[in-house]
Amino acid sequence: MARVMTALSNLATNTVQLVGLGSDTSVPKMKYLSHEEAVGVDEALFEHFSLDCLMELAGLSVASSVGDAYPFHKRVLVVCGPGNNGGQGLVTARHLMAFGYYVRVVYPKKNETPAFQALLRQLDLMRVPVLPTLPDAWEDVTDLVVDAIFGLSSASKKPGAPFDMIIAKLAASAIPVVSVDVPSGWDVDEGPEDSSLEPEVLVSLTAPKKCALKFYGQSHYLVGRYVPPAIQEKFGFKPPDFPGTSQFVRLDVLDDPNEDEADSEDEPEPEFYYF
Ligand SMILES: NC(=O)C1=CN([C@@H]2O[C@H](COP(=O)(O)OP(=O)(O)OC[C@H]3O[C@@H](n4cnc5c(N)ncnc54)[C@H](O)[C@@H]3O)[C@@H](O)[C@H]2O)[C@H](O)CC1
Ligand SMILES: [K+]
Repeated sequence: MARVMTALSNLATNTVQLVGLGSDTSVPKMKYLSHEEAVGVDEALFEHFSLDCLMELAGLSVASSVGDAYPFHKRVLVVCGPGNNGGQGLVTARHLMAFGYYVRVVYPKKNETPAFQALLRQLDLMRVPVLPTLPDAWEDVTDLVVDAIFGLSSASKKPGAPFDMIIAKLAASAIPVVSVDVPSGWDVDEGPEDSSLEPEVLVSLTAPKKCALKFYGQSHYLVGRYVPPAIQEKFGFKPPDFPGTSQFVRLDVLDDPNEDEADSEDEPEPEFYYF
């Protein structure tokens, strides 16, 4: 019921993601990737960029989005899972600390590969505390949670211990949650079950996943302007223009995500472009 109420109250802001003219408001204008397509995009990126590089770009972009969404919620708890979504959380935590937030990380299952060990050493250098479990009194010292537990691999399994309990506690709390790429525990294609996490903010990477059509939180950010056009074209998506040099674009406030393409066709290309 809570989800339905949230859905209704946020319908106005989210309709901008949908075809708003005519009676059918259910068809997305922007491409929402299936689980299979999203995994394909990540694999295509990994052919040309290292994991460290991609997690760094993605983590910085997520931290910038969090900074935009919550300039005044200073005590941030970043909960990280064992995979690349979690690695991106570790990077996000480091950049949020550099931005002046008070950051702590909960990281119950450490990934022992060199790239992830380096991320932990970097957090240590930045004096970000890394905790193995969610402390009992976490709500007393937390304004905001970043959910970097599971991303694309959420599709196939129910969350196992200890993440099942952590997700349940986050879902039961009134502390706002920013989910990275996919709200943890959601099916990437189908979205949430009744008891799932309901994030206030979603930060989608490269392109929103199909489950984001069931996201009715406050703000939806898209990051990934570093994704080369050749990869966007291969998978048939084109992000809206990112403003200025920003690492993110807010999808929920765009009037018409596809209009940018038409606009850019009107602008003459500068001559030096063809060198
Ligand atoms: N597009 C980009 O620019 C980038 C995307 N990135 C992020 O990477 C994740 C996908 O990472 P991946 O490692 O494939 O998956 P996960 O992080 O979701 O999890 C992997 C890890 O967790 C285990 N696991 C998964 N679900 C469960 C569960 N329900 N219970 C227990 N354990 C689970 C699984 O077995 C694996 O071991 C994508 O979403 C982006 O956020 C990269 O940062 C690079 C840049
Ligand atoms: K997540």
